[in-house]
Amino acid sequence: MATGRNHRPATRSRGIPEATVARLPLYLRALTALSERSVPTVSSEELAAAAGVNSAKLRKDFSYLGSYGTRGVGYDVEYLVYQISRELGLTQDWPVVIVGIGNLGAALANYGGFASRGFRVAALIDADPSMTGKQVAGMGVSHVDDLEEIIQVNGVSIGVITTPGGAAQQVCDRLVAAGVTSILNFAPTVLTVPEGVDVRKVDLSIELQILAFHEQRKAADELAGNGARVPTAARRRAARADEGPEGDIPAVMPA
Ligand SMILES: NC(=O)c1ccc[n+]([C@@H]2O[C@H](COP(=O)([O-])OP(=O)(O)OC[C@H]3O[C@@H](n4cnc5c(N)ncnc54)[C@H](O)[C@@H]3O)[C@@H](O)[C@H]2O)c1
Repeated sequence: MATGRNHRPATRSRGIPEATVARLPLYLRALTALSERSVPTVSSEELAAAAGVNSAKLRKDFSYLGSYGTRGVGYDVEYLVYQISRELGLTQDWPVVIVGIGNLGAALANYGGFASRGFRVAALIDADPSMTGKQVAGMGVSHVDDLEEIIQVNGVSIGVITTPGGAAQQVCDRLVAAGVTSILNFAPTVLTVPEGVDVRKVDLSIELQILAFHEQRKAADELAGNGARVPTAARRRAARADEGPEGDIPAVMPA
């Protein structure tokens, strides 16, 4: 048994590093926006800026796909959308189940972005009998007793867990036993899964904690006079208090 997030090797079998795989969805989102505006080609610099990635890194990432662009012209947007979608396995339909249809599960079920990216929500599953048959996002909620059958009938390989933390491991075990091999876990639990099962964990509070760390750093830099250009809200508030009710300081400090 293996524990944790994603215990695949750092490089996938076809030689694409995991870090590159993690950036492919960012490129795809930016390219899809260009495609929707019928933009035919894009330079590595423009695409890197749209994806929020360094352009040298982007060129290196695309070299793993065998895509080098044309000098002076750039990359063909439609072809790259196809190539990245194929690489990510998005040219086929992926049925997904969401287990735990409370606040978060219902919000995810209502999110239109899955279907447009090739993820079809095949079933919404909950343990609460009073939820069974209720319509959420236009779909009836199924009882967890039917989990195994739903997975087999729909050929589901991806499960999303949005149950309370205490139920997550048991739900995960049932999903895996029924044939699910990829799990997106929102519950605050480190899941234990057998070899060959991928787990991705989403934790918004960890993201917020990382932002808090940077906020703290920015505030410390300002206090030390280390040239932070944007004063933190906390410091603006303190400055306003110092200057009285009329006081204000500009949003961007002069260079
Ligand atoms: N990762 C994040 O950033 C993030 C953000 C918000 C919430 N969460 C987590 O997501 C989970 C859901 O949060 P919520 O606010 O939607 O909770 P909620 O209480 O509204 O919903 C949980 C649902 O899970 C169902 N459930 C409980 N045990 C189950 C089982 N064994 N099988 C199937 N269904 C079961 C309940 O009946 C309920 O409908 C919690 O673990 C919470 O901590 C994570």
